[in-house]
Amino acid sequence: MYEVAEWKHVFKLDPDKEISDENLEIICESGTDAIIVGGSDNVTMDNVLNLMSRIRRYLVPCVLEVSEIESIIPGFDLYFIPSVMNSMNTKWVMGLHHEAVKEYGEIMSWDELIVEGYCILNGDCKAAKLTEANTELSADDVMAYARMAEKMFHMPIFYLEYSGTYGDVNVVQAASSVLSSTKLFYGGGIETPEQAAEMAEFADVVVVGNVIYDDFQSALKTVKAVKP
Ligand SMILES: CC(C)=CCC/C(C)=C/CC/C(C)=C/CC/C(C)=C/CC/C(C)=C/CC/C(C)=C/CC/C(C)=C/COP(=O)(O)OP(=O)(O)O
Ligand SMILES: O=P(O)(O)OC[C@@H](O)CO
Ligand SMILES: [Mg+2]
Repeated sequence: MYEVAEWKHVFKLDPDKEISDENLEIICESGTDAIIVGGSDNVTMDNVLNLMSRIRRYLVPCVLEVSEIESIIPGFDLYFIPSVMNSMNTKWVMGLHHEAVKEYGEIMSWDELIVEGYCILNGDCKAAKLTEANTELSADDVMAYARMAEKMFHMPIFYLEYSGTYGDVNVVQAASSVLSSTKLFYGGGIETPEQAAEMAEFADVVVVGNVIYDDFQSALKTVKAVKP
């Protein structure tokens, strides 16, 4: 099922981290709606290809979240393209995208690309530092970005990114309250089924990442918490 609008739960696997074949099979067969391959460090063609070909043994949809133009390889079901709305450096909003489309626009499969309006809220995470994101935002600020993503830019996804830390459910609720067609993704610091369920009350899709590597059993339980 490549219908992102129907997803509720996804796992995000980091090509720079190790996962055993056994655990990868359990993740892929867990009932999650998709696997996103992505990270902010050492994402290379080699480690992306390796992880994609291992995930490809299973039926679960497999998405590359592009963070480096050099690591884009064919073979994924979809390509998520982040645009960091609260970056103070246009490179991360539209700059790299412009370069990529200028170079590859003729040969791109546009149907496979989905733009994510990113709003990064954990100032300590690598993505925030890299993209020079202004993370000092009120709920009103976040609601405005959410409205812009949907009403001005018609982005299919608005992604509240707290990567590495559990976020503020009131902010997620605020963003959710102004979105109708754009899907709200929440990611960051989910370590327990209870946290997954709490965020899923307002987010359309919860993204579970680091806990896969830190507490595998707990990561698995987040699927049922969101998709009983
Ligand atoms: C079929 C085929 C091969 C087609 C190719 C066609 C083609 C070339 C398409 C290109 C399309 C395009 C417009 C690409 C854009 C290029 C690009 C580089 C855009 C920039 C993306 C961006 C803003 C990246 C910033 C970093 C970011 C927001 C990453 C998101 C992921 C993230 C936060 C992961 C968490 O990382 P992690 O390492 O886990 O962090 P923690 O330490 O906190 O855990
Ligand atoms: O790794 P965690 O903190 O679960 O965050 C998930 C995802 O939003 C990271 O891009
Ligand atoms: Mg991570």
